[in-house]
Amino acid sequence: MFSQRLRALRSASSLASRTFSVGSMSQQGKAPDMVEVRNRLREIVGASTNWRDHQQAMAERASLSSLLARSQDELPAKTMKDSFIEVHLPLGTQPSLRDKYLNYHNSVRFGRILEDLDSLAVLICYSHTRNEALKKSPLSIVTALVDKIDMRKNIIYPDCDIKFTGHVTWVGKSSIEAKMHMAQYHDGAYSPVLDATFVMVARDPENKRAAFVNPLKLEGPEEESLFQQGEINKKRRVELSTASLLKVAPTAEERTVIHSLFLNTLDTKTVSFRSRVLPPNSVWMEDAKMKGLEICHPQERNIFNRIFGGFLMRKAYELGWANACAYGGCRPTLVAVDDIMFQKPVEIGSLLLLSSQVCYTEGNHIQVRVHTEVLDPLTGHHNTTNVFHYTFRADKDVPAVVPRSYGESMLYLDGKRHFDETMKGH
Ligand SMILES: CCCCCC(=O)SCCNC(=O)CCNC(=O)[C@H](O)C(C)(C)COP(=O)(O)OP(=O)(O)OC[C@H]1O[C@@H](n2cnc3c(N)ncnc32)[C@H](O)[C@@H]1OP(=O)(O)O
Repeated sequence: MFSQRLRALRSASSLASRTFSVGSMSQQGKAPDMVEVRNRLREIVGASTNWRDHQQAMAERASLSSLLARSQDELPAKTMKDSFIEVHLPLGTQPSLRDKYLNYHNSVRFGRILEDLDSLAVLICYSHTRNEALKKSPLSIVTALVDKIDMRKNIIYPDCDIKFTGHVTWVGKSSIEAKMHMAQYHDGAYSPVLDATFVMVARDPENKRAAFVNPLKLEGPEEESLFQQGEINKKRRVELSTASLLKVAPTAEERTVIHSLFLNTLDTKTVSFRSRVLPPNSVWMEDAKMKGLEICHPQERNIFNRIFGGFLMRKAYELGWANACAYGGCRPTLVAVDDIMFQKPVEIGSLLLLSSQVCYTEGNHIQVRVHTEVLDPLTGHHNTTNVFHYTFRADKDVPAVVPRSYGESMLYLDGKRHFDETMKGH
């Protein structure tokens, strides 16, 4: 249904001009590639190309504050077509690109795709909020949430062209939902690889306060239904956050799950709550972790001189994948990414600690949570910046992960909630 819509949108007459305006450096009619997307983003915000100029570029951006709308009503409504873009990643026709995307197993590095999706989502939002009269946008658009990435295919060929399409599907006051699709050319046709939903937030030029975005004008029942889905997604996010195990107790059913896991680990030879025995074919949760550290160099900055969200996603994904790989003893495939929260920006120069944990298993599925935090070496304070959730599938059944402490039990239930939500759509 949605691919039908994309086909219709692609053939819409306004699309040719959109493709041209997004990739202003492309020749007329040719969709831009990822390099052009990033150059275009730099132009839109007036980002410096050298780190040594970044303070001057930031000061220049601060002066754009006066261009911000004081209410959403001041801004003209935009259609979904206004933000529709198509971007190519010519891995087939431009072999020089391949090394950056290739992994050892002769497939495509998914972390690189996450980076491209993030840049694309930002460009989609700038296309939606574009004001023809302004040379630079006063808005700083940041990634707030990767709501969902559903894999529709396991294999991504390293030597076949890739095409991304996407557009805005819902807007709030300062937040925008963008849906993107990735397809790959193989056996004479493009076939879908993944569908992604991101939520981006518009901020003032200095990235300090929320800023209004253009309303969305819906054209036809299909767009209305996409918008309705956006409303449902927003409601679901609020409900999930309200029921978070960090705030409220588990449900009665979840408490039963945890208690039976507990009973299953009691030593039947002793009458004690303390002596715990690992059941056969199981692994204690504390033995299913992996850790990493990133020193956040200026090279990984985004156009707003913070660490690029795509880079954070790539690093967290690769650690999560390695964790699942070591746990399952095989090369796992990704089933879905969901609910990646960008709680706080990561400053350049930060020490970023990454912790990955297998938090739930079922059959051949491994649910992994990666938590990232910034460590201030002077004060010793830790601040959570992101939480990532990944579902992997192994080629055989994996040992059951077993929580020992109450905290681990909550992680287990949180992982189960994410897993159940993911599997609803599969
Ligand atoms: C190539 C260029 C790449 C650039 C992209 C990046 O790299 S960005 C780098 C990675 N990302 C980041 O660093 C962002 C880090 N996070 C943050 O700075 C902040 O958490 C945030 C700005 C996203 C949100 O801050 P606050 O919650 O204080 O903002 P505020 O309360 O004003 O809410 C603003 C709007 O965001 C929405 N919002 C906030 N968090 C949300 C979430 N997790 N999921 C959905 N929507 C969310 C709110 O509903 C509201 O929408 P409405 O106003 O519609 O009601």
